[in-house]
Amino acid sequence: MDKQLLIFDFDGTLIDSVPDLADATNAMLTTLGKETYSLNTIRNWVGNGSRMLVERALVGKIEVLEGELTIEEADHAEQVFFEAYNNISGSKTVAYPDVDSGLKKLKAAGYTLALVTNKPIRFVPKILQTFGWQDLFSAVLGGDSLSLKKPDPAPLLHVCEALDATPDQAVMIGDSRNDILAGQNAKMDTLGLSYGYNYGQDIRELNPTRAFDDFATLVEYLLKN
Ligand SMILES: O=C(O)COP(=O)(O)O
Ligand SMILES: [Mg+2]
Repeated sequence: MDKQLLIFDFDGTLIDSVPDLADATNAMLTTLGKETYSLNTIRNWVGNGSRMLVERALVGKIEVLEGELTIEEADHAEQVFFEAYNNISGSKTVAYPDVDSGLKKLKAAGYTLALVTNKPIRFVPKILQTFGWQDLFSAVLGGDSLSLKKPDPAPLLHVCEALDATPDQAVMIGDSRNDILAGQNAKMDTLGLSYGYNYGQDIRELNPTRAFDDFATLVEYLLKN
């Protein structure tokens, strides 16, 4: 592909982190004396960062209405979640097939790689280390690195500027509407992956520039075009 900068999403794109996120969510709910949920339910709550995941879990649904939770209640639950997720140590988090070799091939082909996730930045370095990816990405931003997160284009534009690329020279690659919308808002091409977490919706409905059903096909496309 005639681009120089590949901006990757993390959860649902490179790694399947939902088993650990679900365990941490349920540990938090148990600590707070609330009912727990299945992994399939929790999967549909991931995508807008941990604060949103925690709030959705507290009300037991994707839409959190104004006034349903107090800030104190949500702040406390978020702290309990952070502690639980930190303790879980990423033991159930795996890389999707062909991601490790694919990232290395793309880097070797001369692409600059960046990571923009909505996950709080404090959890990112350890996971990168687990997979030996700590030197792959030229820039890494978490959901709380800036005041705005995906679907806002701010983190994508920030990375472009930091790495001396125009949005036209960059492409956003992700599994969720937040990635595709952030890319479209930044006036970038977008590549969607269908296997991650997108609130149960087909990523193709967001009209990415192209969509792929597995990482190996995405890599092949990027190396050929
Ligand atoms: O933590 C989340 O909610 C999603 O993270 P992601 O942006 O890497 O998919
Ligand atoms: Mg994602």
